[in-house]
Amino acid sequence: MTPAIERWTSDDPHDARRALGATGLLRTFNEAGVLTAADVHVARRTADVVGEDDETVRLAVALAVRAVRQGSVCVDLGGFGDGGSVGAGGAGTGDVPLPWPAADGWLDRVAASPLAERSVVRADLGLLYLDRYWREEQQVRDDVVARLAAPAPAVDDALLEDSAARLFPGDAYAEQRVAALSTARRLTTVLTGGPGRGKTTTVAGLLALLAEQAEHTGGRRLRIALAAPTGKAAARLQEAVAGSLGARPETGRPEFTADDRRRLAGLQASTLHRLLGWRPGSSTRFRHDRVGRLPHDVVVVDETSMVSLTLMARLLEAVRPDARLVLVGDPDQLASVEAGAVLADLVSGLGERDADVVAALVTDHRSESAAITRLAAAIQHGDPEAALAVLMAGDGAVELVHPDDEAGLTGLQDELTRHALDVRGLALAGDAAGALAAVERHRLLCAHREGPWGVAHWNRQVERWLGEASGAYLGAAVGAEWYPGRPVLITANDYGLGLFNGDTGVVLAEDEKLRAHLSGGASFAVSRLGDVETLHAMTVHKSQGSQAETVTVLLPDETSPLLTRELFYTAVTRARRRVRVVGTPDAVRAAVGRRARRATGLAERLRG
Ligand SMILES: Nc1ncnc2c1ncn2[C@@H]1O[C@H](COP(=O)(O)OP(=O)(O)OP(=O)(O)O)[C@@H](O)[C@H]1O
Repeated sequence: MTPAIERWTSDDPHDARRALGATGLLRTFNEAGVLTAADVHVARRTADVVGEDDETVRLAVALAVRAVRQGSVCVDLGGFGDGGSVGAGGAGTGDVPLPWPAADGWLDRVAASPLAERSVVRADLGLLYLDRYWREEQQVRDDVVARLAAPAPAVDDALLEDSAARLFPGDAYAEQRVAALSTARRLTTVLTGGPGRGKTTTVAGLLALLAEQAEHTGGRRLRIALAAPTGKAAARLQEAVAGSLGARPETGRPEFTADDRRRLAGLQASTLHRLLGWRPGSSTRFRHDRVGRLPHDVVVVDETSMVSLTLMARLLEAVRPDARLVLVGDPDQLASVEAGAVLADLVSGLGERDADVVAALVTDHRSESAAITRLAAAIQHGDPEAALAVLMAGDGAVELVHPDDEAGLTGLQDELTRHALDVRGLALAGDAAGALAAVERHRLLCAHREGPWGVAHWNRQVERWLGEASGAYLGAAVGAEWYPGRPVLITANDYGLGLFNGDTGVVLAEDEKLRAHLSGGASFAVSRLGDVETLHAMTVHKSQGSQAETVTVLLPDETSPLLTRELFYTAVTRARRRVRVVGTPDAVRAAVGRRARRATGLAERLRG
């Protein structure tokens, strides 16, 4: 059966999602909570402009807008039907069966409509696209295919093999050596692996190989771009690469020579937006594009799972056609916040076209987290009973707390309070670095923003416990939004201040004024920060690209449509040493069993 369609619910007659004045099918689907006012508005406006009044075509366009809002690139009209009449809620009409148009002929009618003639929408691969996303998918495909067809970069093979043996020594590094050699010999590689699989180590060794090749074959310095979708991920990448390069020589470990270090000196990572050159007023167009390409010889992008279709399209058009492109990431993680599932599509689509494009690292090199690795593997393989077995095995690194387990929840309260008190104590003592490090020690992750298992509720809850424990009134709920020890999360890029979505910080009192110290080292008067949230709890989506020593994951009820395998896997793999999952065994089963499917056509286009 088709899964129940996700709906919004509201008792508020003035809810902004209600499309006042909508008629016909658009009205019915809006009242049922399937479409929001914005979906309806776009469909009505575009249909009115071209004089399209077939209600099923209008509905199809609204569903295409809705799909993008939910992270898909297109919509499969054939996927509705059965499931539409099921499911909870609705915006007031209850569980009435929905009058879905028959799938047969629906897409054909849209394809024959003036909306398709005028290229407002595109019917392709049996899917319906808004024009922009169809174009971006085509462009990504064309650029990737062109890169695969282009001649391989010239290398001095003997030197390459020699140095690879030094940088990836012996059997312990064999998997990474193979991946690095293959990447060095190609223009385009997708380097995949879960946490601790040695991706960053591979990137560091690979860059040393390429920098040496550039010097020997062209007598010049290699221009390298290291980038990630968030500032946090970029900082982690830079730190990890620098750590690899600077590691003390040890037998059986990668051996970076003084020449390697000289060639890679001053390597900096940046966000993708900064690399591409943001332009004020535009989030989808950049200074570097097909005309003004990036100057780099090699572009490495980490955390590629977080890259949306639009950003990948902009990146591909900006990278020089003869520059190496290395896309690094974990395709089992949640996809980008914005539309697309590009990394997973590249892996599945390109794997069939040319197996060597995808270099997969599968060996786990982090022994301290064996139970976390087993849990992540069980989730990744879709085996709920294996996941439950690991969670219930009593290994100190992994535990399951039932939401009815009073003692377990008291333990959670104690730990969250202690953690918040630690951060506050260090902040009050003026120790910004210590407070920031303490913030990173524990992460409380929620699937939802609202509701009893949501971020807003748990932020308030921790602030209340912290207030009680420290004898102060703290938190927005009591009119004290800013306080020393408030951990913060930046939620939007601010190029002027050099702040990026995903940056974290902590508030200190200095000269009787409150300043937020960010993990990158900068600090600002709190009044200068606009898009900021409290970070006692955060959503799993926002936690991508970061890690903490201990992670507590709050699983929602098993009926929550947000509860998916990708969400659970992403949450669990944020932990370096310990994971506590709060949820019922049924919630664990639901999470492992449900895939976060996004409709896209990219994998199929790449296969073709
Ligand atoms: N072949 C190896 N043998 C032993 N240890 C290794 C090997 N490769 C990497 N390591 C070590 O394992 C740890 C994880 O490696 P690395 O940071 O490269 O992985 P990663 O895939 O980038 O992980 P993450 O994405 O979680 O940061 C590091 O401490 C690294 O030094």
